[in-house]
Amino acid sequence: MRRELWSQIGSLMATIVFIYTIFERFFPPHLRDRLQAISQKLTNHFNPYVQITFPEFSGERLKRSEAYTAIQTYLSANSSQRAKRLKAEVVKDSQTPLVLSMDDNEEITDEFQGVKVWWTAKQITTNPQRYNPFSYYGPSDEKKYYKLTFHRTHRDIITMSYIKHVLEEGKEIEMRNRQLKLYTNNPSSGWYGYKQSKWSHIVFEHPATFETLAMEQIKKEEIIKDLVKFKKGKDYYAKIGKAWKRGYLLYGPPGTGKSTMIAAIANFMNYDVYDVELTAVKDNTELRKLLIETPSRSITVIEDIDCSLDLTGQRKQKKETSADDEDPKDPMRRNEEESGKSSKVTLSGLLNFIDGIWSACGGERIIIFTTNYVEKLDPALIRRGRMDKHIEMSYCGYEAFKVLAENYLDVQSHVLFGRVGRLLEETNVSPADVAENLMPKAVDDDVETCLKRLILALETAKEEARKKAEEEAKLKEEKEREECNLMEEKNKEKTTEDVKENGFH
Ligand SMILES: Nc1ncnc2c1ncn2[C@@H]1O[C@H](COP(=O)(O)OP(=O)(O)OP(=O)(O)O)[C@@H](O)[C@H]1O
Ligand SMILES: [Mg+2]
Repeated sequence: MRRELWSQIGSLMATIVFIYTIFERFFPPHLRDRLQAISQKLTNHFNPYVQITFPEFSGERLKRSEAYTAIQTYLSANSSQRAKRLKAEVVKDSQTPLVLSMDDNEEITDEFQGVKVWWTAKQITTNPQRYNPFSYYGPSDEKKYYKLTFHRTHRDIITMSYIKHVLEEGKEIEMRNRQLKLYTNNPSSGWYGYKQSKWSHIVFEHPATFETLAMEQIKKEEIIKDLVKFKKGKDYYAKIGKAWKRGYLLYGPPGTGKSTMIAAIANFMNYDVYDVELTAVKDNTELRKLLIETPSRSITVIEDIDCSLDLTGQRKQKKETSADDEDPKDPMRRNEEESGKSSKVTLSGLLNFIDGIWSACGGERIIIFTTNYVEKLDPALIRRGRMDKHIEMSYCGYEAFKVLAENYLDVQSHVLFGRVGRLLEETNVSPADVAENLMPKAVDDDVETCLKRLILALETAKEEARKKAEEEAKLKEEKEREECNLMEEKNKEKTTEDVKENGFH
């Protein structure tokens, strides 16, 4: 009530000032200034309320003020149930097509640490008669702003904590509501010129979540905990003097869910994904330039790092020249030869990408490498600190199968589960293969049909694995026998030569 009274007194003062401006020319200048100062002092002395305005566009800049947007989001989320007059707007890149916010001249209250504040959405039309088609503020030079009112005794708490809280909360809600994007790097030939950029993107709509991810519960929870700790770790990282970033190495055979895990992490963290195609990056400088353009709260991904490039770097090249015995089956070497190796990104370039400028630009970043051959990677690339957490994605176990059965068939238990569990213990099958067999293939495929199909597939895989092991054992045996025969023949030849040389048996 008191605040309303004050607002009426404010209006009265404004009227007096208005009348005064009409008659001011009748006052001598020195009297005019004094009158103005006295009226201002009187208002300040009696009105205990402070007001702060947040304009939609500040200064000459044509960009919408970030603070205004954050306040709008904060107020929409916190007040749309309380405000009586609401405004519906279509917001670009948002998950919800219509966003409700308080209408112009509507007022709502908010409370922070027991302190009450008032927010009003205001709109003023500076030049209603003249329509200006070139105005950036819309027709008739409309200017919008939010007005925050509070009692002057709470000045410190409002200016030091509350406004910060509103802006942070507003940005957080914006992040949560926006659509995620999946970026990929453009070849450097298209980086410059009109409307060109280093990254192209599409809306990221992968439905994978940690709930649908098939892996042991305990492992899943550990990863979730790690991510949550990272997200809340701003102060901790600052305290220990470490850049706010975390590297994850996902390794395991094909089809075990490495790419699916990346999607689940992106959805969980609400981060955009920057998928780096290393073969399209010419050299280390280009790699650095790409990194500089990735924002904080993003995941930078390099998939199949063992196949992408010659990441053995100079170290291995030196080894090659020193006639080090290289494995011809080394996937890194094979892929490099196959791809014609157009990129000159080196191991040291990649290490810099992760540790050098990487650390310096912004915070809250995740980098993920995936590989099928962890043992082939240079230890420097995956040492802790660079790749902080190594996550093994393994063949499908019983727990993972149960997640898939629930995802694909909506069942939590079945008489055939026991048999599936035993077969999974005896054979190595990827979750991708299990998922494929669980998926109904016809409209009338029921749970039993799908489980039986999986059992058949597991038995076939087990039988194939047994035959393969037998064949391998046979080959090994034959090889050993051949070696044995060879040794015997050599020994015989040696004895015959000895007899010839020494002339006795
Ligand atoms: N752990 C898992 N949980 C849920 N679905 C999975 C899992 N692993 C595999 N899948 C299913 O199998 C498909 C292939 O998995 P994904 O692409 O994640 O494997 P990957 O490990 O990245 O394989 P690659 O090494 O060949 O890239 C996915 O689309 C998903 O449907
Ligand atoms: Mg993959």
